[in-house]
Amino acid sequence: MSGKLASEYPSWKKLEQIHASEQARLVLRDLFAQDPARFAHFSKEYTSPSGPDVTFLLDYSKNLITQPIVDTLLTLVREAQVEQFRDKMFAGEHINTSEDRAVLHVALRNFGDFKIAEAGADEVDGVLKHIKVFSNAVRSGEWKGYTGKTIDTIVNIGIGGSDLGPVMVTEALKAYSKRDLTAHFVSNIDGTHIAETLKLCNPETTLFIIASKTFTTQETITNAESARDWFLATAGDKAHVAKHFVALSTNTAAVTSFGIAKENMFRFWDWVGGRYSLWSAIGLSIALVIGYDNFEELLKGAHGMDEHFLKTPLEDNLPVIMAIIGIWYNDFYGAQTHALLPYDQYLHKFADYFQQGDMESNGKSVTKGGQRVNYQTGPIIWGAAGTNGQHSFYQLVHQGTKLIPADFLAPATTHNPIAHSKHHRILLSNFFAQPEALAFGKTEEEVRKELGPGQTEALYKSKVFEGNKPSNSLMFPKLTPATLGALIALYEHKIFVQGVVWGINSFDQMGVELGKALAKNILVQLGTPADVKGHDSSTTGLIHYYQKHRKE
Ligand SMILES: O=P(O)(O)OC[C@H]1O[C@@H](O)[C@@H](O)[C@@H](O)[C@@H]1O
Repeated sequence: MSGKLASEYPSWKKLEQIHASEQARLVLRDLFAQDPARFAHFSKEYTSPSGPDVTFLLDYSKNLITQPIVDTLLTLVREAQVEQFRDKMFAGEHINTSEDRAVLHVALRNFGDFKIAEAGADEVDGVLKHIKVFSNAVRSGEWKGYTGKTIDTIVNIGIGGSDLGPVMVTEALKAYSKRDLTAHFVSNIDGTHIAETLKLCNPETTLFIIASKTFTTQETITNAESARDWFLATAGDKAHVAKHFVALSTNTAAVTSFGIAKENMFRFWDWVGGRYSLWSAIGLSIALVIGYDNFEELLKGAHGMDEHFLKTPLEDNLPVIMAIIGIWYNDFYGAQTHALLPYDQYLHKFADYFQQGDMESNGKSVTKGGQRVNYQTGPIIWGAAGTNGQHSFYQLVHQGTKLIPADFLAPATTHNPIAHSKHHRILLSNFFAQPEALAFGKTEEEVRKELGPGQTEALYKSKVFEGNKPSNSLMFPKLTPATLGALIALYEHKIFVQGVVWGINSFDQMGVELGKALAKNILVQLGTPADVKGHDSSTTGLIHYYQKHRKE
């Protein structure tokens, strides 16, 4: 984030040379054969330095790396001044330069530990208390709807960072959820989303949580207005809105003008980026679903990782290690994507969440200094929960032409040990088998031996697995709130490190603006063909087709 081009650092050039000269020798079969202690050399166990117990194992031995490569990548991290920028972030310096803002999601889970000098950082505790009191009141039934009934349904209306974090975490921690409180999440402007959700709700027992940092996002405000209309169609009196609508926002004026009482607004601050906001008031739906104490465990688990990131030497620093491995493939092997593959059904939204977390953060092509980069920045993030992916896209990962580095994640113990954990043992056998198959493949010799003579050459060849496909494996004892908090923070800091090395601003999102502006312009032209002006022939043709075929 110094704004310098990463390719100007001496170690970048060195890494290019290493890649060119060593690539042919970076073969996992050989690397493991040469070093029987490779697992010990390239794996680390994390233990939370404070707060609730969190441990996990990061095995990064199945990567196309050697110690000199790791050392050179760490030199790159030093040359890019990652440690200095990390310290600036924790101190509240305005490292989001384009918006002149601090980047302080770490302050949301700090519990008075690090000293942070930024307006609002001292208000975090007050908001947490507000979340605690409110979520306890709703969960206990003390908070009543306008006809005196207990709330049994919550609907979080938000999009992007005001949706994905709560969705991912409430799914991931479903085992901790209050089963008689149903949670829905409405994000899409497509009326189908809110309409189908409202069919499942009773206005007397539903609480709407309007989650929007800016409180100006078109999707969220439109959905919130439709929810309010639906509610008032039954409730009648506008005064009842106070019992059924709360807001999570930084924009008090817009919240009150919507009709939500000030005391029903949960605040946060401009130094909380949308995609880093689940730790803030945006996490209210999480606290409602899993209870405030579990929400606090989530925050404390993340704080432990913050401390690890802040204080651990680079060579043992897990976010740094994951970041440099990513850079190695992204920038020197030309890998375009990175797959997140949790072998845990509860984590089925993990990849979706980090699609925004990573791609909105590091999907930039200009440095903080305004120079066009001459290397690849953020990877395409994708993935799905195992074993489902194995029966769809793994074919390409194994035998396709692309290099797809992947992270495999799994808990040693399941929350659902049905059939004496038979399911979990089968799941984990796949979790162990896939990285092994990717790394070591199957040689033609092995195939020939297996099939015997007399087969076609094409058949022998089609059954060869080249192997040498890299992956990380991340295993933890059980998916607890604190463990999840630490895992999310691990990836957040990995993204930070990569952004600093690439010299980009990971904390703005200018790229979402153009589409928004064009849509606004088009919206007022949708009336008649004569209104459609100023577009290329393709866009004009598409709008005309819509105008010809619409029924309403
Ligand atoms: O929380 P609000 O302000 O509604 O924003 C919701 C989302 O909007 C998008 O345009 C992006 O900028 C996201 O980073 C953000 O999370």
